[in-house]
Amino acid sequence: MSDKIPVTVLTGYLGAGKTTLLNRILSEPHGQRFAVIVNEFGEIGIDNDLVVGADEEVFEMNNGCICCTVRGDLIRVIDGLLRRKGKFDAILIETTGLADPAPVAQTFFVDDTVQARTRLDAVVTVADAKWLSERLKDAPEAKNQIAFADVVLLNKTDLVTPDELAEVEARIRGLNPFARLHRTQRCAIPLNEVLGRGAFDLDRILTLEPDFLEGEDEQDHACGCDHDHGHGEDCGCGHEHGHDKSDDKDCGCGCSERDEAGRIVHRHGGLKHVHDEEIDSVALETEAPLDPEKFFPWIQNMVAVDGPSILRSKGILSFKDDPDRFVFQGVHMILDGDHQREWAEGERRSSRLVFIGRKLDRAKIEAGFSACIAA
Ligand SMILES: Nc1nc2c(ncn2[C@@H]2O[C@H](COP(=O)(O)OP(=O)(O)OP(=O)(O)O)[C@@H](O)[C@H]2O)c(=O)[nH]1
Repeated sequence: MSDKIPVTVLTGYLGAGKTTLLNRILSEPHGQRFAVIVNEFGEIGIDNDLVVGADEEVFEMNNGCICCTVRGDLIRVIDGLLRRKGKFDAILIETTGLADPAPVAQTFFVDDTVQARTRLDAVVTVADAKWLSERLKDAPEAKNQIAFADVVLLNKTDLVTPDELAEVEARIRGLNPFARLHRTQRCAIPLNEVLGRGAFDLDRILTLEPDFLEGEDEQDHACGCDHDHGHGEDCGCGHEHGHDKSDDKDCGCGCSERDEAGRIVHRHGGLKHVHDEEIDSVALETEAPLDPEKFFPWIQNMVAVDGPSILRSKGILSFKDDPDRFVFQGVHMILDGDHQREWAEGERRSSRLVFIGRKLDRAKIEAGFSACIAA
């Protein structure tokens, strides 16, 4: 048991502060070497570029939710890591904000190789004090992330009043009375509260998910194919892979049952979970430098008007006559941004921006972004 590699799963809804926590962990003088796996929603990876730490290797898994379609990829990435034993002491996995942690955790119990060599130390959920109560009303993932947590960081306490904080804390306690709960700003927390906890409690999870230890029935896919569906793989089974919902609301894992709200019910290895299939992403990229005088008014106006439906926006921007990369962050209508570092010699200078939300008007967003290109 003791020589198994500990794995910490960082989860939490879109924009709650997972990357902030990950960077805090990597920046502390902990003397440990981590392998970091980042899974993102949206077809271009941004988080990979926002993770600090020169010593860590970051494995990026884009466009597909780690809890279903790219779970096979997760096993492959971990398998690959295990073959290079000695290079790291622990694994950190940052899931997308839309992931259900149950199937991710299940990976560490039902895959033989992974189970023999790793141990799930804890599921750490970052909760956004400002937006969690809203999301608990309309996002099943947000609820599951809280219910499944061993440790909860109730983050962004600076954005709410003491009464609001007490209320959201009570909601969390109602969903999960067992997790250790910490109130944080910018995920400031001693590392020993999130790492090396040995907190994952299989018995508790089995009361929540009685079928947790059932393996994936690979023949269970509606299309009848018998393999994991990685993004972009054309297996010839005739349906969409990954969460590209351009012409199909099906996430591609083959599950087709729907709940009363019309959401697809996923059944993987005995686990049942739903995703909000209405959530989509729009990714933008250009090598032409942007004009900050155009970009900031455009984005501010857009989130002011469409903020409720834009759950998350983020990007790395190249402004005209600016030697620095600019990191832009948005959660609903709350925007944040800063210069990150100079563009390196020979580095491809491009602006990449992603919007995640409901009913996004792709054409309008693309046109607005194009109009921000500097003359
Ligand atoms: N006001 C405030 N902002 C915070 C706090 N913690 C994080 N943020 C900001 O919230 C935004 C989102 O933080 P991230 O750490 O990128 O969130 P995330 O959960 O990784 O986001 P996704 O991966 O897109 O789901 C960033 O602009 C952070 O700077 C906090 O305690 N207070």
